[in-house]
Amino acid sequence: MGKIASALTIAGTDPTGGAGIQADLKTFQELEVFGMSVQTSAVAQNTQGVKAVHDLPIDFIEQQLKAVIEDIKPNAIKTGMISTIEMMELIATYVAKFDTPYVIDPVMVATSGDALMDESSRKVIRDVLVPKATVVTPNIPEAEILVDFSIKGLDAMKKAAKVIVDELGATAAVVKGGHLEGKAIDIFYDGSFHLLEADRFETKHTHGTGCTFSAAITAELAKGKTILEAVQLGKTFITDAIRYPLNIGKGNGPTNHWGYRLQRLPNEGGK
Ligand SMILES: Nc1ncnc2c1ncn2[C@@H]1O[C@H](COP(=O)(O)OP(=O)(O)OP(=O)(O)O)[C@@H](O)[C@H]1O
Ligand SMILES: Cc1ncc(COP(=O)(O)O)c(N)n1
Repeated sequence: MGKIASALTIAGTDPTGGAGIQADLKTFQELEVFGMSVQTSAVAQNTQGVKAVHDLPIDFIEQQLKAVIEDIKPNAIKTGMISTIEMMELIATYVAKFDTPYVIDPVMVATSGDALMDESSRKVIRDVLVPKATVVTPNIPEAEILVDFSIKGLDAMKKAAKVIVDELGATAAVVKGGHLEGKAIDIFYDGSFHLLEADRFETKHTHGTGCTFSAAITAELAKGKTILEAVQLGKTFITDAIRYPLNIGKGNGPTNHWGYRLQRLPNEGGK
């Protein structure tokens, strides 16, 4: 086996395995990238909601970042849940040191509606981290907070993606339309627009879709794909993960990280 690409996620946890660091590592593994993780917060949550959040001490988060950077240089990194301003500022300094493609999933609220970021931190992510991003992947409510206007359809999604790149300084943006009706359409913008379009599946099992999508983009960037290729491959990965629900848990269950493989088997989606 040749040299394997590696990716690092900096995020919170989900003990039931569907979101956060656990979803990211499963996605990295499935896409054949060596996965590493730095934990920001320990979250007691399941498919039904968030029960408690314990932010790790800032010094300890820095010790984890140092442990990685002194030893293994990731080929791409992503951030998910970063709950405080202090954490954002620390992570911004390490993003500069890692000097590698960087994906931001600006996690603010879980699928269950529970807050995963202090309200005061929401604008700080825009000012401190977004300018450093290769790709930012907000859902509609997150994009509304980043750009400060309401988003009701595709035109407003396009306008938001353009603001995130042209005014806030990210290299590219994907504004996700998972919360709209009709086809599952996301808007990609990096100076030019591309539509990422997939069938919408009628399912409540969407816990961790944002984490899994951004982790798949990160894995593809780690393997050297262009930003647009990485986002298109990431969209295929998340679509197949939603296509084959696992029906695990009593609430909004996790997506299926084997979906991508299943879709390519002769007796499933494959021809
Ligand atoms: N029911 C669905 N069928 C197909 N694709 C979907 C569905 N729901 C979401 N998606 C896709 O999944 C990806 C994640 O989008 P979404 O808007 O759900 O992110 P998110 O809000 O960050 O995640 P979550 O809803 O878990 O908080 C997007 O590519 C979106 O288009
Ligand atoms: C630790 C952590 N990070 C992120 C999410 C958001 O998950 P989703 O992708 O469902 O919005 C979550 N529920 N928990």
